[in-house]
Amino acid sequence: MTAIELRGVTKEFAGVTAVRDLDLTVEDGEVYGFLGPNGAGKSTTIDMLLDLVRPTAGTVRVLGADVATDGVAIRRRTGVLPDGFSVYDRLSGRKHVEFAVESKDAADDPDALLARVGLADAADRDAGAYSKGMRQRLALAMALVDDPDLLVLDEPSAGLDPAGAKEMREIVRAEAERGATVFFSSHILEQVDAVCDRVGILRDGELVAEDSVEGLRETVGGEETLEVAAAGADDEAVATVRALDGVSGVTRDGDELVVNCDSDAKTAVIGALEEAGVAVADFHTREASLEDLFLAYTEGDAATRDADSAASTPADDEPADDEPTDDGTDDEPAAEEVDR
Ligand SMILES: Nc1ncnc2c1ncn2[C@@H]1O[C@H](COP(=O)(O)OP(=O)(O)OP(=O)(O)O)[C@@H](O)[C@H]1O
Repeated sequence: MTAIELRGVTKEFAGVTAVRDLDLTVEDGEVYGFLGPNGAGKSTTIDMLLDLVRPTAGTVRVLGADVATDGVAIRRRTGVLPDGFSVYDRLSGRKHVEFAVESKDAADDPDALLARVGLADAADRDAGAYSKGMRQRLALAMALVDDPDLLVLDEPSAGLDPAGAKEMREIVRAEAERGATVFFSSHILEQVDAVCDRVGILRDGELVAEDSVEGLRETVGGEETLEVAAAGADDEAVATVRALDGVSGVTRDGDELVVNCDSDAKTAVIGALEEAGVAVADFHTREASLEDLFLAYTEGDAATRDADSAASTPADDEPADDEPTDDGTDDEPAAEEVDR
């Protein structure tokens, strides 16, 4: 079954097209990382998955059903970690989880969930006194209630310390092993690289790339960075390397030469240095990181779009509900649009 299916989805706010004719498919059991620069449309897309925002055009299907008509049933099978989760200040962490368990009519033990996210010792404290990272952990505990078939996590690692980020990765992996589909947005690319089966990169409301991280690497091209320990390389040797086919740049960093080249030009680079009498003590290649790939797909004219004016566009919709975010299991269909 397909866990998420968006077809021709567009969302326009007053003066801003947040999402543009988006087609996106996430298969059952996949861990899908949703990336994009600020204002690319990630949260709007997530809000449409959750029926918090209705698309201007197109269809959104989640867990095989249409969110516009089957929202209640979908929300019962979905765990959500919302962007900007806010808590009931005077309720304990345990009460929050109890509330999520009750609203899903589930049988989970709140203490077990709190222990799973590392909040066992803070279970009785008022959530209003929790740190940002603790609030994220609490939101995750609430999202995990009733073993959801789909987890939608908006910036789950925001505010987490390195240990928390590692625990988050482990939970995502464990949930995927259980068979859940995980769809999450993140700016923390190491997190995405570490857990995702596939990555989609959104720019200006459009999907500009979608593949495994490995696949994106191949598509971006075989350019690699070759770092060569070559203490004796003089200007002439550098010029010889620079002139080789497949070499796009050479810089000297102390005793090291940093060569940008096609992957099949590496042998020629080392050979040319040796022929020039340079003793190559060591060399290694560095693969394009997800950050390099992200920049490759998001930099450029279209990416420098008027982020400031987009961010300051007045909301055309109702003001945001001030209530703490629950797990989305309200029986009322949610079509209220959120204001950011
Ligand atoms: N309720 C709203 N009213 C008007 N414009 C909105 C509203 N919600 C989002 N937008 C605009 O839609 C565009 C996409 O915003 P969105 O929050 O979906 O981006 P994002 O990719 O989640 O960004 P970030 O990484 O900064 O959270 C932005 O230009 C934003 O200003």
